[in-house]
Amino acid sequence: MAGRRVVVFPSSTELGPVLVHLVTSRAEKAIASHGRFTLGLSGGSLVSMLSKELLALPELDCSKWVVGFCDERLVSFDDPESTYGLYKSQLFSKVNIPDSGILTIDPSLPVNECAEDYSRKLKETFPDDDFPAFDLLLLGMGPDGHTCSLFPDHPLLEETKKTVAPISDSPKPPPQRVTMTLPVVNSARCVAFVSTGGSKATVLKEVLEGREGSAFPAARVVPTRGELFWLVDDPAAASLTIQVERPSSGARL
Ligand SMILES: O=C(O)[C@H](O)[C@@H](O)[C@H](O)[C@H](O)COP(=O)(O)O
Repeated sequence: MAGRRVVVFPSSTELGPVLVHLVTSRAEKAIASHGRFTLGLSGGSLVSMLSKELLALPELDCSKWVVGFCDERLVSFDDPESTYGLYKSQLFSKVNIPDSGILTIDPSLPVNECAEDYSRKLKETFPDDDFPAFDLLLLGMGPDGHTCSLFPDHPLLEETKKTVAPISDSPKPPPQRVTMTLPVVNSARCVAFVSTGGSKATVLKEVLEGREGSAFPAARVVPTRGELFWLVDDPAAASLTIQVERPSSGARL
């Protein structure tokens, strides 16, 4: 791993622009080196934060972006629970990511087949990689320490072969989902967690500082060769005692 950076902001207002600069700078770098930018998205509060900040950029060209989902809920795209549906209305419909560059699940399939189908789409997109190496994955973390749809104490945490796994007993509704596995997450060139709010303070301390940290799925995200960022706000960071970065306004990562 290139080293973990824990970066703390007063609030989402200051975090958002730095996040979006991380996205665009990694996009530029990726396009310069291999002609496209592969980005994995997560749901939760990230959807509106990322969409708002990207749309505020004066010149955003996403024509060489390939976007996938770190996890997805198995519901139809017009269901308010669909992560794709939220990104479609808040972002995809307003930027020039080609349709062929958006890798979605097929929500009409049963959960096992849906995972296989999504896994096939990833393989077609990353034919040379044992595990798809995304340029950037944006992750959230729940107050229980879950990330993607990898939940504490779940057998999926031990998956070593599949790139995408089905889950039908998600403790957080909806119960049926598909998720990238840890080997995929840890193959990314860059992973950025975005975690805000006081409900994350206790678990964030455990994940970043705790001796038992590895019990939490989010603590098992340690990219083998890539960068790892934790972008958090003051309420989420309230219990941390490790050294953190507090960037001044206009800072870039
Ligand atoms: O599929 C889901 O249920 C959500 O996407 C979930 O995994 C979310 O990413 C985290 O709970 C963090 O959410 P917040 O960033 O909104 O706290």
